[in-house]
Amino acid sequence: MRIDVVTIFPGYLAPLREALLGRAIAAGLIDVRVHNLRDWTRDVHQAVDDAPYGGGPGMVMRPQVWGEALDDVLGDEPARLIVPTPAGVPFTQATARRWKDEPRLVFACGRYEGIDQRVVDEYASRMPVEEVSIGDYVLVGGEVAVLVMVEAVARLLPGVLGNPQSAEQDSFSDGLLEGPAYTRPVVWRGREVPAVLRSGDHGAIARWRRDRALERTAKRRPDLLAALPEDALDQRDREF
Ligand SMILES: CN1CCC[C@H](Cn2ccc3ccc(-c4n[nH]c(N)c4C#N)cc32)C1
Repeated sequence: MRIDVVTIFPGYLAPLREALLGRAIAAGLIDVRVHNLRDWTRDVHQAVDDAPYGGGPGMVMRPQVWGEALDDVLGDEPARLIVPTPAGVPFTQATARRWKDEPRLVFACGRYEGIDQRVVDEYASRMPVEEVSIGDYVLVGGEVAVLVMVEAVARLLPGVLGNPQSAEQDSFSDGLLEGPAYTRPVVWRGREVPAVLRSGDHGAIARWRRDRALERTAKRRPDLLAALPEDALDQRDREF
């Protein structure tokens, strides 16, 4: 997969080159290119924003510079354009799973009050464009959202995670939150690891883990339980 990110703060994307993702990039599993939007400005001040039509607080990012940048970055290679925005469709694990099969993702990171809407409209007329949000809170720009989304997608790519089973057993992969995890020592500050996890009874362990996931999901995210398909829970599951 090729990933392009257009931003006025390229340094914000430096974490992509660290640790697991950095190793995947170095191994050629992912091709990540970060572009400075200001490289496409033509004025001495490298202006990328202007006052909003209709008034209101803040500034809006100008369409001209975004058009020249995206025309160049996109070239002729098919891609999906992703525009982070608090007004976007929620980004979920299902989104990450859908995007992992894309040959190329191009992320447009807005700042200020966002990007002139005509940029999205222009590119949506010729390619897949998605305006997405990573959560119901307001950030200062799109870069952090891109870090989140790129990590969520990249970890699903073959060879990126050391243990591919980890992605298959993700939180949300069965629609439930993950339950608690434990490791050595068996007792820590007087708190003991649940005996079932040390029993060697894999059936009992699987049941215990599902029960804890159901319990946690019912308590913290009842909306996820309600969204499960009818046949996803058996009678016993419904006791939580
Ligand atoms: C007060 N204004 C309101 C409009 C947005 C302004 C800041 N901003 C500019 C570009 C931009 C891109 C994404 C996000 C963002 N915020 N929260 C999320 N879940 C996001 C996502 N994905 C925020 C952004 C601040």
